[in-house]
Amino acid sequence: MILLEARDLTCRFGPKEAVKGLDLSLSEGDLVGLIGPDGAGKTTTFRMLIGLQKPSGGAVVRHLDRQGVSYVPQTFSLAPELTVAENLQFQAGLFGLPDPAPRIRRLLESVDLASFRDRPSGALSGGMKQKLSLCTALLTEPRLLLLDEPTTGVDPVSRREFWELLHAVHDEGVAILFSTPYMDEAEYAHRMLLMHEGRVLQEGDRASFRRGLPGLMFRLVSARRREVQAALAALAPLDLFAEGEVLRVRFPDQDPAPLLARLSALPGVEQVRLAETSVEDVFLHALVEAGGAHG
Ligand SMILES: Nc1ncnc2c1ncn2[C@@H]1O[C@H](COP(=O)(O)OP(=O)(O)OP(=O)(O)O)[C@@H](O)[C@H]1O
Repeated sequence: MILLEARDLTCRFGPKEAVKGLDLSLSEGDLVGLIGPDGAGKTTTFRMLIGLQKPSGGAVVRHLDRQGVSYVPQTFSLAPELTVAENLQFQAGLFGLPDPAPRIRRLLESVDLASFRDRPSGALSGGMKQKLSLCTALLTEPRLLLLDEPTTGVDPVSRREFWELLHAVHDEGVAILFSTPYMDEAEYAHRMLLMHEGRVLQEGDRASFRRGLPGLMFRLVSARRREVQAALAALAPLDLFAEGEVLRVRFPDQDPAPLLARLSALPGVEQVRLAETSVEDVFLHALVEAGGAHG
């Protein structure tokens, strides 16, 4: 069942087009990632989906009532001087929820915040603030949860823990749309939209992304990157991406052994191995196709 749809959604701020012709459909059971760097248009998209920002063009259709969808903005938006429990009671009051105390207790227990219920929210760590925001969003028992960069600025351990919580929420039947600038978080999504400069460059699941980039992907390490990069380019690869001392290079399908030997023999190459196509590879490829710059 479809919960929310966006059709040809556009948002302009003066001459700036923050979102350009976005189509999106969210259904029950979905776990969708909106993946893109700072300024891609993720926050603007969420704000239009939730009704906080009027689109310049296109339409959003919500098949849910106000309580059926919850939004957690990127920046902590709860009152820092109120305690954890007070913030939840306040939010429950805003929604007129009857007898919220048992639900608040259960939610705090589920995210391991029960012992912090009397702590001022402003004194929580980044990861704890995110968990409290999540509890607030879950108070109304929504069917769809929208989370804008929930793990940005959260340390890696808390990040992992937060993802476990989100998966538990999803397992209970809540559909989720989250955004992230971290390509590695794409692995948490069942479906992804790669966004850049207001446009969705590609949409699909990991398997379809891999199918879109067939061939052999190799990962090389070299301190002499520029030299190796030039030698690789002369071999006419399908893609060649470089970051720091790591190069990723894709060739048409063929027997990998001779190619591996050839790459290992290039002067300056310290390590070579066959690699899986990553979401980042797909993103970089889509950027090149779209005419964007890459390293
Ligand atoms: N109110 C506004 N007025 C003018 N420009 C805006 C406004 N809001 C966003 N923008 C611009 O629109 C573009 C998309 O911004 P948006 O915040 O949606 O991106 P994002 O992907 O969420 O990145 P970030 O994580 O940096 O917020 C950016 O270039 C931003 O500067």
